Amino acid sequence: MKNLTIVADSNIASLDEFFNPVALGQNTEQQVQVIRVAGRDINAQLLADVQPDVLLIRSVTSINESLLSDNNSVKFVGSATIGTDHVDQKYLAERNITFANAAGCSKHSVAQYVVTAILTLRPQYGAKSMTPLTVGIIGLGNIGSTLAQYASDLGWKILGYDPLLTTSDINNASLEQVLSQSDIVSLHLPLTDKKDTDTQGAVSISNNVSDYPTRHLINAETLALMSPHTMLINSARGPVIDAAALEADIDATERQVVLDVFEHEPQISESLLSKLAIATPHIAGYTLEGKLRGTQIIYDALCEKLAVLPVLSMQQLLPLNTYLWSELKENPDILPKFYDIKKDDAALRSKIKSGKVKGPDFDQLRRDYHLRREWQTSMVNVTV
Ligand SMILES: NC(=O)c1ccc[n+]([C@@H]2O[C@H](COP(=O)([O-])OP(=O)(O)OC[C@H]3O[C@@H](n4cnc5c(N)ncnc54)[C@H](O)[C@@H]3O)[C@@H](O)[C@H]2O)c1
Ligand SMILES: O=C(O)[C@H](O)[C@H](O)COP(=O)(O)O
Repeated sequence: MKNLTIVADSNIASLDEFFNPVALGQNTEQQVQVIRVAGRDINAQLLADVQPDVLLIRSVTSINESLLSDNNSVKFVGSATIGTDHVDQKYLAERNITFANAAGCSKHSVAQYVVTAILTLRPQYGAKSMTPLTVGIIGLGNIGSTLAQYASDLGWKILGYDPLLTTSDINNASLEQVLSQSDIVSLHLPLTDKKDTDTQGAVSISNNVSDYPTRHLINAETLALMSPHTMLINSARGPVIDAAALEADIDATERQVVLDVFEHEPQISESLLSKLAIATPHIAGYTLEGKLRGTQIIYDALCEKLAVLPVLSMQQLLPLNTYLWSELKENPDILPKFYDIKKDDAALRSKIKSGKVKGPDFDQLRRDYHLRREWQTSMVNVTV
């Protein structure tokens, strides 16, 4: 086999450890060259110049025809993220390019971010004597169901809505019920659009379309179903919420809203930011464990593509972690001290210049983020 050239987003954790000749099972004559580039700078010209075999990305690189139409070298694309809305998977399949993402990699990190945000803004919910609050979860996949597990451990009631899964003890309500009957509503959805129907009535399948589209699922109409008391948390994708409608809603209701993702990310207006109870720069999944698990999953997928056995496990790279959920859940009031989410909020607000947080400042906060640790549960493992 020839040498392997990899273009990789420099924000992928532990690139050196996972993507070298030994870890990729290459023999001594074969070289592995890893070219690190900021995710937003991976473009068609770079791919034409470098002719890589492999592209490793995170969520800020759009993978589509305009990036790849003049390129014949790429055979594998790995995204070390859960979300795939930035990847035209249909186009990759047509080009016979293998694609892998890191499903579930940061499900604990994001669920822990949500629990921390709730207990930071409403510490009273940590008290055992409280009447149980109701957490509404929209989207009950890896993250939503993990959040449900934490909520249940804390004695909270769950109302969940996921039309693509069968009903269950957590998938137990309609969208309207979740929105109108919950104390907290947390969104855990992919970003999808509605299917277009062409003039012949046939459905044209483009990328990321769904019978239950999520773009602007939260809009003026759905916000109106929520009591002003209900806190809204979005750590999924920004465009799931119509930002203009959200601003109008907060003006009218003074709702507590927590955003980790923004409709016009990486730019955020000061006007929106000033209305939010907590705002963070898309770091809900940024724990050491979450990021390493993302790398591990695409490393395993690349090994499969190369028909070699993976030899590296992220456990070999993780420092000891003694934070145990079994202990923390008995003292939920210490969770906001475990992760100081207000510090992340303050760092984002400190970047406001001329009425906005600019894209490069948003990206810099993420690039330089000091990765948190997950608290450990018996559910934790690499294969999620
Ligand atoms: N902020 C962050 O750092 C961060 C980190 C990881 C993931 N994410 C985002 O979170 C999203 C969810 O992650 P996940 O691991 O739970 O994904 P997942 O695919 O495991 O689950 C998503 C669930 O949403 C459901 N769903 C789809 N459309 C729906 C609709 N209209 N209404 C209700 N439910 C619907 C699906 O049936 C699925 O069960 C990802 O797609 C990604 O965009 C954000
Ligand atoms: O979908 C995901 O996994 C997350 O949104 C991910 O943490 C974001 O990836 P990044 O923007 O760091 O590339």
